[in-house]
Amino acid sequence: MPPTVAVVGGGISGLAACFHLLRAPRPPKVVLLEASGRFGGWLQSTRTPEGAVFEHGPRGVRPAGPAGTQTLLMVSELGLAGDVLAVPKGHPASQNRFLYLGGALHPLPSGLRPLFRAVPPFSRPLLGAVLRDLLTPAGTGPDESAHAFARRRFGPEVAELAVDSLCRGVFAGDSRALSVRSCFPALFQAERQRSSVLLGLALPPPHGGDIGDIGDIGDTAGAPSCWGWHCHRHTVGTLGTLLGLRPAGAGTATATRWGHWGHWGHWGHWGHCWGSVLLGLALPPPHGGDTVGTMGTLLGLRPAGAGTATATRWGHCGDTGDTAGAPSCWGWHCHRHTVGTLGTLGTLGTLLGLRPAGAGTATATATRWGHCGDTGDTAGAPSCWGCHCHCHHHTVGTLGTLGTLGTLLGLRPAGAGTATATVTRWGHWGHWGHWGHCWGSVLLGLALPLSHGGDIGDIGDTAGAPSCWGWHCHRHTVGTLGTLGTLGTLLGLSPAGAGTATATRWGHWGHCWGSVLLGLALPPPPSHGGDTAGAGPATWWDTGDTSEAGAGRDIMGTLRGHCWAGAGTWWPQGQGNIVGTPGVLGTPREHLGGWDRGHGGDTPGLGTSRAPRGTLSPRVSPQVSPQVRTRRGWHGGRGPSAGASGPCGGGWSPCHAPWWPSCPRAASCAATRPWRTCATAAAAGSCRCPMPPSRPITLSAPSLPQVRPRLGRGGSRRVPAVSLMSPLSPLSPALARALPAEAEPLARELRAIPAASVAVVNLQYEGVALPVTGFGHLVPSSEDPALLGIVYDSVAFPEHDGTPATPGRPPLRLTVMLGGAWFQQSFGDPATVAPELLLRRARAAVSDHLGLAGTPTHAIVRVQQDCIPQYTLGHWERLERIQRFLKEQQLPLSLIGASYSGVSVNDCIASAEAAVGRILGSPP
Ligand SMILES: C=Cc1c2[nH]c(c1C)Cc1[nH]c(c(CCC(=O)O)c1C)Cc1[nH]c(c(C)c1CCC(=O)O)Cc1[nH]c(c(C)c1C=C)C2
Repeated sequence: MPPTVAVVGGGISGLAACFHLLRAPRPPKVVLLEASGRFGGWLQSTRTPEGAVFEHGPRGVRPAGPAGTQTLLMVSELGLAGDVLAVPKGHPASQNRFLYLGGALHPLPSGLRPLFRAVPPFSRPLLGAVLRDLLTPAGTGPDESAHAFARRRFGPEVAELAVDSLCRGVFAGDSRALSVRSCFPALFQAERQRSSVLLGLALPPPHGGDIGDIGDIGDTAGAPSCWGWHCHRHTVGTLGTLLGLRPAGAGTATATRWGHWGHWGHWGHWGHCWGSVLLGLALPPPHGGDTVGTMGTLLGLRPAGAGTATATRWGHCGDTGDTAGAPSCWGWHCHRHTVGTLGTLGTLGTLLGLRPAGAGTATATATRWGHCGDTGDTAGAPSCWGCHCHCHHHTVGTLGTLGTLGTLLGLRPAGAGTATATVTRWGHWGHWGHWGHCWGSVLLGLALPLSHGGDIGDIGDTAGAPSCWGWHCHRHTVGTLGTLGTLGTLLGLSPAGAGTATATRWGHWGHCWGSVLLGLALPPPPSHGGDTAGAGPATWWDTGDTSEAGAGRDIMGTLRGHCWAGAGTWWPQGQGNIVGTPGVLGTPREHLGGWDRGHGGDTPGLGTSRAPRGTLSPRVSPQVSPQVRTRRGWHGGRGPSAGASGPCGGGWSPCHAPWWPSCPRAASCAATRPWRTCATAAAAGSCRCPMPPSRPITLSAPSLPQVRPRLGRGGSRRVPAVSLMSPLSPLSPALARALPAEAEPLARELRAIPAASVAVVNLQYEGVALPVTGFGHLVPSSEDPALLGIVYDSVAFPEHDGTPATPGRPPLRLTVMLGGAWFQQSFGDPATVAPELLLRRARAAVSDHLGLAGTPTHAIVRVQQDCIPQYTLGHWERLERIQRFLKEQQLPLSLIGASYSGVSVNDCIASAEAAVGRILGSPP
């Protein structure tokens, strides 16, 4: 029985967590909870009938650094690499940014000229700032505001203009309040290491310690990375990057400047271990006995260890995956399976598209030769290389019979739990055709009959969760596809099925019908209790209670209720909660044991679910499987362990869980030990109840229950020419509300992380031209605190301009960003601000700054409430306190999302991947 992970919040972080969870070698069961009617968090977009796309949140991702690469890898693994709209480095949108100051636009300094000549808006040559940085000793304090740091190191002008604007353009925040240590860790560390920011950025780190500014996030579990010999977690710094050197640690996916994809592994294993392709090819292997090197690489041989398989240009896959920290070993020491026949089949196998298609395979990445990697063999699950197909849990049914036709039609099993969407040469999604999957070869799969009775191994179905081929689609829903925003769409993110992170670009019914064409042509499968595509009631735990408290309570209440539902009576009527998704929640008792208070009375805020009751899958097991793997740290040590009788002082586990069948003292525990005093009782040795296994919960704050005024369907209402989207919920505070009272110390810390609201005003004009070309311009707070900046969307992404309503009058899209840390003082309460006011301010700015005084042909106003967390002074200490608390209490909880260690889309995705790695004990 696989463990269950609940992911709370369906923003980019939550969705990325699902993706990574489900592509793990042995994917857990995943429950994704999203309180609103849509996924994507503040990734939102509107597409007009003319094809123009307006982004109401982030509009692009930067490929730089490991986090950027991870995003790209995810895009690649979703088969969407070909859909990315790339903005080349030399493009004006990459090169040019402006500051609006003193009523004029000024290019941000670049090149050498501003070093020696005063270039407005700076009154002096920047050489002075450079010298100042080189001569100023390093600061000694533990933290400093970004403004004070910049002023101390570079002088007042750089602080007032450049850093002030930068903080507004990234955090919508005030540089005087934001922490340099948390917002710009690379700058902070550079100073500490080299006593100069510029030197610190330019030179490799003085070694010995963990540098980790571009943090190898994969190494969190202490897996040895193999940069050189002893490199743990860190990195090479700029020089290393330029040389292509990079840490090849477990889990790291590093972008290179050569602009192609891949785990380092794909340049040859030694490239992996040496951290450099060149060194890897030139030098002998750093660890005993591994050979093969270039030859193996050229032959496409590869270690097929548990882990990820990434497409490479050479069609072999990189192994990232020695989940147990086992050295990965090209050649001699391959653990747990291996190339086996592959080695002998060699190129031929590759050319034939043969590949191990093991049970539990999570990743199948398209390659030109059509083989993909086996990620699944971690627990000795049989792989099905060649003829030995033991694919489990399957399903396809009709698909198999449809064969080629099905493939051509894009039919595919869309099973719950499927994590992979593989692009094929035919340009459609899906596994190779199901037989192709099981036979490990499309060609063989099409040609040969099935070798085993009916089970075809839809890769995702390890837990026997019903798949939704045909009629039984569970847990859905894409909502309107467009609501995921262009980015989400590009990423192929789509909440389709229980925890499934399979791209279904063609819409939900395409997914459910297993065919785009059918999906578009046919009505929704009738067995869907009320879940329809589009703006339907995706919030199956939505109680209708839109009050803040109700919304916050609801999720946790639901979780508790869900968990509690195991207490003898399953899914008791009247306590129904996460129903409506029959079967997909699987084994309720596995869920969230750590939160279970064991009392039905502890399930406030539960409402009726939208789906009919009594529809639970019969596969839901009444027992927690004793074989369920427990994870040290969650309920080891002081915590409980599955199936064993032990002290009940495990912090967060309910000592009195009466549903644990073998608990000898269940009744008395339940009666006499309020949950909170359990630890005390345990310390006194008076309560010894076996615990349910705890399950990790991954909480992603941004998309926790939305505090949604009743504005009509979808939470929005139309205002003439302007629409106002309901505000998003605060980030960490929403999470804090969802925690049980016992976690108050944690809740307090989360509540204390502030967030800024941004009004995003999308404007479209026709027949006008910008006075400058570039990404956009920022406005220093000294010029106009209320106006953060303007993005010139059409410059970066003309593809999203749509067709002109009037021929010959090309559209121009702009986005004006207002408010941020100055929202309240400038516009009042973000929850009630009049969109017309914001629109007026935006239009005035466009007119003043860019000379575009005409009337926009399209205008959309969104107030993104509390959308960007503010890492204020001391944020790092708060994070440490949070981590300590989680550790001490052994909470089965991981925090992911923008509130902690980076606000960018890449950071969010990276935090999700890292958390999944920790939860699963390996890089996903
Ligand atoms: C004017 C306000 C804002 C603009 N973008 C954002 C705000 C608040 C939000 C934002 N911008 C960046 C990030 C993080 C990284 C990401 O996801 O891409 C966020 C959350 C990136 C960013 N934007 C600018 C800079 C210098 C950076 C970081 C460095 C980099 O990656 O290049 C500058 C910038 N942002 C905006 C404008 C108009 C602008 C410069 C002209 C809009």
